[in-house]
Amino acid sequence: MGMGELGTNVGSVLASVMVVWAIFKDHFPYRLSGHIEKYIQKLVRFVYPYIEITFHELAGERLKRSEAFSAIQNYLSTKATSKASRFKADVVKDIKSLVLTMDDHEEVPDEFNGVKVWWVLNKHENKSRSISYYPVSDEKRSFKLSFHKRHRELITGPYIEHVMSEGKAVSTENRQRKLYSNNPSKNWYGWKRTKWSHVFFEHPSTFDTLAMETKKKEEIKNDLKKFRKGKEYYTKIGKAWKRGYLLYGPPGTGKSSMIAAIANFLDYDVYDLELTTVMDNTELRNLLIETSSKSVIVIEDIDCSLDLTGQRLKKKEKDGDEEEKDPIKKKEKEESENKDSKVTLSGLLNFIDGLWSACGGERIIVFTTNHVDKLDPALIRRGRMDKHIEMSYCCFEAFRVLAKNYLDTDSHKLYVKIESLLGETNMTPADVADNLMPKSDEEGVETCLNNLIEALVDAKKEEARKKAEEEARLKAEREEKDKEESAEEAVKVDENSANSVVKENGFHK
Ligand SMILES: Nc1ncnc2c1ncn2[C@@H]1O[C@H](COP(=O)(O)OP(=O)(O)OP(=O)(O)O)[C@@H](O)[C@H]1O
Ligand SMILES: [Mg+2]
Repeated sequence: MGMGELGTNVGSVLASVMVVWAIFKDHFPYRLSGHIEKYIQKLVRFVYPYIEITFHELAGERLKRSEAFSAIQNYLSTKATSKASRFKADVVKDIKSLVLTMDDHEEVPDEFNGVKVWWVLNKHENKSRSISYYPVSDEKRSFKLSFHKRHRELITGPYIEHVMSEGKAVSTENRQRKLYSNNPSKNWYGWKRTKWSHVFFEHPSTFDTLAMETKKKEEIKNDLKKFRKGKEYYTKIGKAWKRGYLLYGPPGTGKSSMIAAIANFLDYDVYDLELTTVMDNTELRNLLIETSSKSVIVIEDIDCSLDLTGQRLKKKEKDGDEEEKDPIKKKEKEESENKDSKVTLSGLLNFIDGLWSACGGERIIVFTTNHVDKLDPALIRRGRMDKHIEMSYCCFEAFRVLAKNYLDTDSHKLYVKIESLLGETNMTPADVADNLMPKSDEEGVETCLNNLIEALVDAKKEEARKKAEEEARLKAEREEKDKEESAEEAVKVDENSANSVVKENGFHK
């Protein structure tokens, strides 16, 4: 007999006893009835010595899915397979693995240090339909855990801890990683509320496919490994468990590829935060609070997405006057201003410093930019962005990685020439990769390498031409300036001599 049946039988007997007692209670003298009540309660505890704990699926003010519920569900999915008889199947990770979860009201027994416990998944209709901004299903689900009261301490302490940690481990194993982005969505009642939407994250970039110096790659990988294992360390030093990376370099040098490689290496989710669509600091905070731990939070092109320089303010001041007079233009202007993001640098800095992100931890924050020199020093000082990584033009070592990926070759007689050309020319890994790619099925390794050499030679010529052009322009500017200066000089000389004539004249008068 399972706990469920036992519970139901004993429960109905006890319910009858209580009903009978309630009817006859008033016929007993007060003191006697007090005694009898005490004995009945003792009897209840004796006949039904079980404790029940309920874990609801939705918890908290916002009725967010409770982490405990998910962990229990995952934990039981491993137990249910062997012990329960009715399952529900969920397919995760491209049908390769099947996760079985217990069916509603199915009872799953479990054992811990020789102590038996019973789990049941209960479902109730949600009768009180409250109005909420958050989607609430009409069903409330909860797990009920029953065990003998003798084992209260063992079960409420070590056993629950065991269930939570096992459950979380299962979920990371089975989890299909996600790429979240904050798309502004207008819902039916016209309120704009950005929230995260996600697709499955399946970017193929890894540290193996990433073209950069091996030494630099290893350094980053070691840094990430240290971070992943750093829970105790971060607790010890009293800092939120997070790490900031600043990736900078020209377009096409692999900043986005590096982010994907980091996420793949750590097996984390990615949150791609588009700051320009975030209305204000409050919304930023809400978005960030909703990110889960074990994630990479990415803000690309930070210099473009945040008004760090005050440029926008100046622009508004400049074209303000004429628009003020025209009511239609004024309204349009107000509307566009409302659309502007009001996220401030200090709002972002607060977040980075962990005021709002202290919940949970284990987050990597990555900023990317093409112009590191344009960033506010407050944003990139050490401690905020722990590691600055420069992604630069393709070096020979990086080329070798690309050649291995694209052409499956480790060496070739043309490598020597390519090495010297790469030393003299700046070409991004994106361009090198593009030139290496066979244009048709007939193109073999040698043709592809020759294509690259041709492109490098062209790039070198182009660079030389631009350099000559720039030099000529500077020379012309210098000459122009010299001319102006000597003209000014001539005017001054004229004026001086004129003055002295006046003085002389005056003196003579
Ligand atoms: N270091 C690299 N290693 C491997 N592939 C690279 C590298 N850099 C660029 N690529 C290739 O070039 C393409 C563009 O690179 P990516 O998007 O990572 O550049 P980015 O630095 O993020 O550029 P942007 O500044 O324009 O966002 C990638 O799809 C990738 O195939
Ligand atoms: Mg990019």
